[in-house]
Parts: sequence; structure tokens; C-alpha cells
Amino acid sequence: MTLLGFWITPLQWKTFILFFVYLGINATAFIAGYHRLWSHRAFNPTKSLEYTLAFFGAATCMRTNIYYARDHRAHHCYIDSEVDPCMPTHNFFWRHFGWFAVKQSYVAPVDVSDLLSNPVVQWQVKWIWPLSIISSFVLPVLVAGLGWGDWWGGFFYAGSMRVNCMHYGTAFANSLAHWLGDHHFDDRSPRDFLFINILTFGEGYHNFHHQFPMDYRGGIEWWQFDPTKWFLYACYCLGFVTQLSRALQNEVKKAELSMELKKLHNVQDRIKWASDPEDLPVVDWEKFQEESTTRPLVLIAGFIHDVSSFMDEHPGGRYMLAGNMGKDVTTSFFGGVYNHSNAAHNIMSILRVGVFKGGVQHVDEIIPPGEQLRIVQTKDIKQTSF
Ligand code: HEM
Repeated sequence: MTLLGFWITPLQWKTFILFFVYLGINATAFIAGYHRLWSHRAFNPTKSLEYTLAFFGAATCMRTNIYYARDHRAHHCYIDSEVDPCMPTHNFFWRHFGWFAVKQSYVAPVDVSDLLSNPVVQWQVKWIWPLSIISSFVLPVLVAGLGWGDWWGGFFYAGSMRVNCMHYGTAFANSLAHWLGDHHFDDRSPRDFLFINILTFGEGYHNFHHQFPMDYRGGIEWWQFDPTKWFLYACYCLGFVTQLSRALQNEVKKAELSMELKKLHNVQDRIKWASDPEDLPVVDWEKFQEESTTRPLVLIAGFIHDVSSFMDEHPGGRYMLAGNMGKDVTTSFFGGVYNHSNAAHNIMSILRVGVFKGGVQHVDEIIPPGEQLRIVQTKDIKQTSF
């Protein structure tokens, strides 16, 4: 229909401005109303504001607010599973538009009792057709027609092309925002991406949104592009919103830190670390002496080290090691001859091949410096009985 518009009527600059302004109004009403209010209860509006959002939200021509909220709540509840209405087949095109265009035979159960008892929601359900036609087409046609005589332009551009753009924006939030971008708060499919944020008019900080869905903000920082957040804050200052929900700062920081730690944990997994002392054999003095005749072993700080792979690399020279086979060189290593660096301690730890019987006395000697801040997942900590 929009292409037909370009053929029938040239785009006038006033109609072009109307298209953008009305697109902004429609997107803000849809995101504030359908998404943040009725799907997530992120703020408390006055009745006048709620009716306004219901009217301009209907201009998106995406069914009623309760229908959208039901599917959207199911999407959050069953994210990334087969019953998530936005991605049952995990196919890009289904996620993009199929979930909306195709009527689904099964929608996973979600609680919408608050919406069933909401008079504004019921009003929109009752009048959805007239509301959609008036807000989506009659209004822009009247503005462009009475304003500067461009009746067809009002219909094709501010009406039909704007509806197309709204549908694309919503589709991008379900496809691209679950595919491209960063995981700042959680590692499930939703992602944060500035470019998608602009395409979706502030809905592209999707990773944050899925972790803290009741937050009235899409982007948590005030300067992050999110016109709906700015609009709601202005409404709050003017008294049209009585309460705005925000995620607890402590929990936001915790979520961010756990993602940072996960990334560091992946780096850590690619590094070679010292063997766990419990996995090493316990060796007494006699056995140490006997083994030293067959391979180059030195005893340092309670551990037996096989230095064969390191002897030629030793910055202090081969002789310092080769001349001390089968000896306890703890004092020499800790300053008697040379006070070694943390790096030297770390290198030494990966050369461990045994624990000297009765030799390890201090935790500092067991854990090399490079491992003292090592990340351990709670599931990996050996269970202790209480
Ligand atoms: C497995 C055991 C050992 C490892 C992994 C090791 C590693 C290193 C490393 C990495 C350095 C470079 C400087 C530093 O990072 O501190 C170094 C320097 C040195 N090491 Fe060792 N070392 C070991 C045992 C010993 C022993 C037993 C002696 C003495 C008997 C010794 C004597 C020296 C000396 C004198 C230097 C200084 C070299 C210089 O700067 O000119 N090292 N060692």
C-alpha cells in the first residue's frame, strides 16, 4: 500500500514531518502502554494517561493490549523454550514476524487476571476496531488533509507507512534483539545492542529488560536512547504517573558482575594451572632420593618439582637447577640465592609432581600467587556436610 502511495501522491515535506512525529507518538504509546504498562506493570499511570496510551497504542494495528500482554508475558515466562510464543521453532523468520502473523493453537498459561479487571483494558478490547481505524488512519488523514490538503499523503505515509514501520520495529525486538549484541546481565538469548536499540525506538537493551522486566527503563542510564523512558519520567514529574518501578541497583550490579566473572572464568579455563595437591602422590624423602636419580627433581616449599622441561629456560641458568637435583632448595628459591618473582612461583607450581610427606605447612605455599584470586563456581566446590 505504501508503494502505491509513492505512485499516486508525491511525498510532501509537511506530510514527511507528520509521518515522523506520529511514528514517535505511536511508538512511545505502544512501548509505554502495551509493553511496559500492561505486560510488565512498570509504572502506575493516571486514568487519563492510561486511556491516551490505549488510544494511540491501537494505532499500531497489533490487536488488543491484553492479547499482546498475554503473549508477551508467556514470552518472558518461557523464554528460549519450545512454548515461548516468539520462538517455538527457533527460526529467525518465526521470531521476526511469524509469531505475530500466524495464529497459534497453543499459548502457554500466564496470569492476566489484573488485565481482565482493568476497565481501560476492557474499553480497548470492546472498541479495538473503531479505535484502530480512527487512531491509525482517520486522525493522520484529517491532520494532513485539513492542514495542507494532502489527504492521500496522510493516508499512505502517516497512516500505512507508519504502521509498516511499527510492525518492523516490533519484529526486530523479537528477532535481532535475541540474536545480535552483548550479554551484560545474563547469558540467555536476549542481547543489548545500540543499533537495534535505535531501530526499535529504545527497546534494544533487551538483555537488561529480560533480567529486570518491571523496570520502566529500557536503557538503565538516563542518556541511553529510550524516548519512552524520558516520556514516562516527564509524566511522573507532571503528575500523570504516580510511581515508576526501578530494579534494585545492588541486583543490577550483581548481575553485571556475574557476567564479567563468567567471561573471566572462560579466560581462566584456557590457562594451564597447577595440579590440585590432592591429586598428587605423597612422596617421602627416600622415594624422592630414589626418583631423583632417574629424572631432575627438586624439593621446594613442600612440593617435589620435575624441572626437566624448564632447565634450559631458567633465567638463573641451567646449573642452578641441575646442580641441586634431589635437594631441598626452598631457602635458595625464597631469597637464599635469589628471591623469585610471582611469575617464577607460578611457573614452579605447574612443575609439581608430588607432595613431600609432612612438608607443606602454609596455605600461601600451596596456592601460587597467580591462583589466589582464581574464580571458583559454587557448583565446583566440594560439598561439605553441615
Ligand atoms: C622450579 C624452580 C625454579 C623456577 C621455576 C625458577 C624460575 C626463575 C625465573 C622465572 C627467574 C627470572 C626472574 C624472576 O622471575 O624472579 C629466575 C631467576 C633466577 N633464579 Fe630461578 N627458578 C627456580 C629455581 C631456582 C633455584 C633452585 C635457584 C638457586 C639455587 C635459582 C636461582 C635463580 C637466580 C640466581 C636467578 C636470577 C637470574 C638473574 O636475574 O640473573 N632458581 N628463576
